[in-house]
Amino acid sequence: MFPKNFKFGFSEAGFQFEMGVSDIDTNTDWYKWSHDSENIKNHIVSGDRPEEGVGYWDLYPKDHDLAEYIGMNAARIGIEWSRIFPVSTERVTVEVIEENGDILEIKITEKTIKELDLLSDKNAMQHYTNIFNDIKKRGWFLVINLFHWSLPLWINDPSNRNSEKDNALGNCMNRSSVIEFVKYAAYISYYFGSIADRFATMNEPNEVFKTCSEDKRVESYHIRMKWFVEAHARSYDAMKQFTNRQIGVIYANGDVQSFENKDPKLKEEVEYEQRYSFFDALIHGDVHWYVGACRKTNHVHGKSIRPDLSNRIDWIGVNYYSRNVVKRKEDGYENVRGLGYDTGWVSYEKSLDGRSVSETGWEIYPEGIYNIVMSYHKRYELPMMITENGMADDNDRFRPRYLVSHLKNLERAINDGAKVDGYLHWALTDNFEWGSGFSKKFGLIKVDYKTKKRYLRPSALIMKEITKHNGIPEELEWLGEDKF
Ligand SMILES: C[C@H]1O[C@@H](Oc2ccc([N+](=O)[O-])cc2)[C@H](O)[C@@H](O)[C@H]1O
Repeated sequence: MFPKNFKFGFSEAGFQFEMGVSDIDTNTDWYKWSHDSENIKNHIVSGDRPEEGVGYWDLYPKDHDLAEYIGMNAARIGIEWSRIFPVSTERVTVEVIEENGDILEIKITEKTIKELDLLSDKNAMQHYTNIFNDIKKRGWFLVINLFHWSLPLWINDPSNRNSEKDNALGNCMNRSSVIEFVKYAAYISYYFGSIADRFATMNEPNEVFKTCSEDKRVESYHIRMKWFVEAHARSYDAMKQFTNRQIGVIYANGDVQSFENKDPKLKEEVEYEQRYSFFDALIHGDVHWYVGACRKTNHVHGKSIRPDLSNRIDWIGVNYYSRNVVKRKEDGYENVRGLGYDTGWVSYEKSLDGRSVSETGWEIYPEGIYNIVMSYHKRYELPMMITENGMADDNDRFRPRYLVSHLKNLERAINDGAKVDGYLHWALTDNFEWGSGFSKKFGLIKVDYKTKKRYLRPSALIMKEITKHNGIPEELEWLGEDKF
């Protein structure tokens, strides 16, 4: 059984779900990126058109009805920055306090909000209000997320990018986008500060700064990470002026393991790089990673050197899909091909370890959700929510077992002390899976993209049983017992 008041729900991102019926938003880098003929020719994107998507913008009442039928009572909704501010906010001036290239403070006042008001799209604000009201009228828990990869074109125009060097996500932060992001975050918290139950400033910044480094050197990784750390910390401060809700970050996680568990030191190093470096900065002000990166210091690991960053996380959103198995190479480390996230995108073939693999080529590894949640708990003891977990599986061949086995492992972590108060599945319906377009089907609910009709997959009914029992009913336990 899960604790009383445990929340079951779904996660959603604006760009992946909203378009499909009306109100096409052509104003993002991802819209342009996904239509770019060179990208399509070079198979960087699928050629599928997000404007032919599932149409949550119009069909949200229907989707909420279906989620309610499944027994869900929580939702994480991503707001599209480009819809709120289709034009640049740069003309709204704010005071920025800086030292040695670090942004220590961005002053947002009521006057700033008034000036932003003149630039925001009131129809979009009203439309998001309608979506949130529909969620709240059902008595659900609402998590609002501000950044899920897509950016307004006035912040990032992909035509200015060198796609040979940088062919995945184009949305890196820099000094000026940090400042604009903080204005947007403050504005959202001003208007939605009491309707939301919890805020996240960003989804998986680590997937962004991982892919957008100009080179793969650790210095470059850290310099990119610094902008996201500052974007969050400065937004946190600005938002707290207008809301008393918890503010956190949603992070991408792999359960890090060294190949055949032979190199525990490497596991520790990679966990630090991939997970703790970001959170240590925002929880303890520990920017140990600056050494050799942005500047040289004689910093001692564990000692706060940036108090302006510490205590800026109230909760952690955990996205979990698979593991990362690593081994050393001459200059650093690499993923072991055939395991975890790196099986080579072979749908339904077995991983090197004999485990099943999803349609995105991600090995199914349910123990990982336990390991990740416990690792966060032991290091930070903060509240957590599972903000993404699920698999691409059009025929629902493995999803019922995936659901039960991951939830069993989550239940075990909660029994061992982890403070996780909700599970938000990715995804309620099929959607636009970035470069892969519509080909990867993550939905508990299948969508016919032509008619926009929704069809329950069997795993939606498994989920209904689980929510009804607030845990895995005895009759379904067997689904979690197999090794995948
Ligand atoms: C399916 C969802 O995936 C999320 O993104 C990722 C990307 C990469 C990894 N990984 O560790 O390799 C995990 C999750 C994303 O947040 C969401 O939008 C979906 O696309």
